[in-house]
Amino acid sequence: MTQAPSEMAHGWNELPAVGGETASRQEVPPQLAEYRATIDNLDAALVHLLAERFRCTQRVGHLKAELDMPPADPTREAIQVARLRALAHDSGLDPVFAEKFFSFIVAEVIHHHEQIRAESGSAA
Ligand SMILES: O=C(O)C(=O)C[C@]1(C(=O)O)C=C[C@@H](O)C=C1
Repeated sequence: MTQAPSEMAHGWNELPAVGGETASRQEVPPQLAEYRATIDNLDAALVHLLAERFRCTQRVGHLKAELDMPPADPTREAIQVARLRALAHDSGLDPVFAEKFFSFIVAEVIHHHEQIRAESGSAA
Protein backbone atom coordinates (compact mmCIF):
# COMPACT_ATOMS: atom_id res chain seq x y z
CA MET A 1 0.00 0.00 0.00
CA THR A 2 1.56 3.30 -1.06
CA GLN A 3 1.12 6.35 1.09
CA ALA A 4 0.98 9.97 0.07
CA PRO A 5 3.84 12.04 1.58
CA SER A 6 1.34 13.97 3.69
CA GLU A 7 0.07 10.71 5.18
CA MET A 8 3.61 9.61 6.04
CA ALA A 9 4.38 12.98 7.62
CA HIS A 10 1.30 12.84 9.83
CA GLY A 11 1.21 9.07 10.33
CA TRP A 12 -2.50 8.99 9.54
CA ASN A 13 -4.33 5.70 9.85
CA GLU A 14 -6.46 4.11 7.21
CA LEU A 15 -9.96 3.03 8.04
CA PRO A 16 -12.70 1.56 5.87
CA ALA A 17 -14.68 4.53 4.58
CA VAL A 18 -18.40 4.84 5.12
CA GLY A 19 -20.25 5.84 1.98
CA GLY A 20 -19.34 3.61 -0.92
CA GLU A 21 -16.83 3.04 -3.67
CA THR A 22 -15.74 6.59 -4.40
CA ALA A 23 -14.00 6.99 -1.04
CA SER A 24 -12.26 3.65 -0.60
CA ARG A 25 -10.34 4.74 2.48
CA GLN A 26 -10.55 7.44 5.09
CA GLU A 27 -7.67 9.22 6.73
CA VAL A 28 -7.78 9.64 10.50
CA PRO A 29 -5.08 11.75 12.18
CA PRO A 30 -3.54 9.85 15.15
CA GLN A 31 -4.64 12.52 17.64
CA LEU A 32 -8.25 12.14 16.46
CA ALA A 33 -7.96 8.34 16.59
CA GLU A 34 -6.75 8.64 20.19
CA TYR A 35 -9.64 10.92 21.16
CA ARG A 36 -12.06 8.53 19.47
CA ALA A 37 -10.67 5.59 21.46
CA THR A 38 -11.41 7.54 24.65
CA ILE A 39 -14.89 8.44 23.37
CA ASP A 40 -15.56 4.74 22.59
CA ASN A 41 -14.55 3.76 26.14
CA LEU A 42 -16.72 6.47 27.65
CA ASP A 43 -19.69 5.52 25.44
CA ALA A 44 -19.31 1.91 26.57
CA ALA A 45 -19.25 3.04 30.21
CA LEU A 46 -22.39 5.14 29.64
CA VAL A 47 -24.21 2.16 28.13
CA HIS A 48 -23.22 -0.03 31.07
CA LEU A 49 -24.25 2.62 33.59
CA LEU A 50 -27.60 3.11 31.88
CA ALA A 51 -28.18 -0.64 31.74
CA GLU A 52 -27.56 -0.88 35.50
CA ARG A 53 -29.83 2.11 36.17
CA PHE A 54 -32.66 0.57 34.14
CA ARG A 55 -32.12 -2.80 35.81
CA CYS A 56 -32.65 -1.05 39.14
CA THR A 57 -35.65 1.02 38.00
CA GLN A 58 -37.31 -2.15 36.70
CA ARG A 59 -37.21 -3.45 40.28
CA VAL A 60 -38.60 -0.12 41.48
CA GLY A 61 -41.43 -0.48 38.93
CA HIS A 62 -42.37 -3.90 40.31
CA LEU A 63 -42.18 -2.64 43.90
CA LYS A 64 -44.37 0.38 43.13
CA ALA A 65 -46.94 -1.80 41.37
CA GLU A 66 -46.94 -4.18 44.34
CA LEU A 67 -47.37 -1.31 46.83
CA ASP A 68 -49.90 0.44 44.57
CA MET A 69 -47.74 3.56 44.30
CA PRO A 70 -47.98 5.90 41.30
CA PRO A 71 -45.34 5.43 38.56
CA ALA A 72 -44.15 9.07 38.72
CA ASP A 73 -42.95 10.94 41.79
CA PRO A 74 -42.59 14.64 40.85
CA THR A 75 -41.27 15.60 44.30
CA ARG A 76 -38.46 13.08 44.07
CA GLU A 77 -37.72 14.24 40.50
CA ALA A 78 -37.45 17.88 41.58
CA ILE A 79 -34.86 16.88 44.20
CA GLN A 80 -32.94 14.82 41.62
CA VAL A 81 -32.98 17.66 39.07
CA ALA A 82 -31.70 20.19 41.61
CA ARG A 83 -28.90 17.83 42.65
CA LEU A 84 -27.91 16.94 39.09
CA ARG A 85 -27.95 20.57 37.96
CA ALA A 86 -25.58 21.46 40.80
CA LEU A 87 -23.31 18.49 39.99
CA ALA A 88 -23.33 19.48 36.31
CA HIS A 89 -22.47 23.07 37.13
CA ASP A 90 -19.58 22.02 39.40
CA SER A 91 -18.17 19.63 36.81
CA GLY A 92 -18.41 21.94 33.80
CA LEU A 93 -21.41 20.27 32.16
CA ASP A 94 -24.28 22.43 30.93
CA PRO A 95 -27.02 22.12 33.64
CA VAL A 96 -29.73 22.57 31.00
CA PHE A 97 -28.34 19.60 29.08
CA ALA A 98 -28.04 17.56 32.32
CA GLU A 99 -31.69 18.23 33.12
CA LYS A 100 -32.83 17.36 29.59
CA PHE A 101 -30.83 14.14 29.64
CA PHE A 102 -32.25 13.22 33.06
CA SER A 103 -35.82 14.01 31.98
CA PHE A 104 -35.38 11.86 28.87
CA ILE A 105 -34.29 8.88 30.97
CA VAL A 106 -36.98 9.36 33.62
CA ALA A 107 -39.72 9.60 30.97
CA GLU A 108 -38.64 6.16 29.75
CA VAL A 109 -38.55 4.82 33.33
CA ILE A 110 -42.08 6.08 33.98
CA HIS A 111 -43.22 4.42 30.76
CA HIS A 112 -41.70 1.13 31.99
CA HIS A 113 -43.38 1.61 35.40
CA GLU A 114 -46.75 2.12 33.70
CA GLN A 115 -46.29 -1.02 31.62
CA ILE A 116 -45.36 -3.05 34.70
CA ARG A 117 -48.37 -1.66 36.58
CA ALA A 118 -50.73 -2.46 33.69
CA GLU A 119 -49.34 -6.01 33.39
CA SER A 120 -49.52 -6.66 37.14
CA GLY A 121 -53.06 -5.24 37.22
CA SER A 122 -54.29 -7.51 34.44
CA ALA A 123 -52.75 -10.55 36.17
CA ALA A 124 -54.61 -9.85 39.45
O1 LIG B 1 -37.58 6.95 42.66
C1 LIG B 1 -38.63 6.61 42.10
O2 LIG B 1 -39.73 6.68 42.66
C2 LIG B 1 -38.58 6.09 40.74
O3 LIG B 1 -39.56 5.58 40.23
C3 LIG B 1 -37.32 6.27 39.97
C4 LIG B 1 -37.33 7.56 39.14
C5 LIG B 1 -35.92 7.63 38.51
O4 LIG B 1 -35.73 7.09 37.40
O5 LIG B 1 -35.01 8.18 39.15
C6 LIG B 1 -38.37 7.46 38.09
C7 LIG B 1 -39.61 8.01 38.23
C8 LIG B 1 -39.97 8.88 39.34
O6 LIG B 1 -40.79 9.95 38.93
C9 LIG B 1 -38.79 9.32 40.11
C10 LIG B 1 -37.57 8.74 40.00
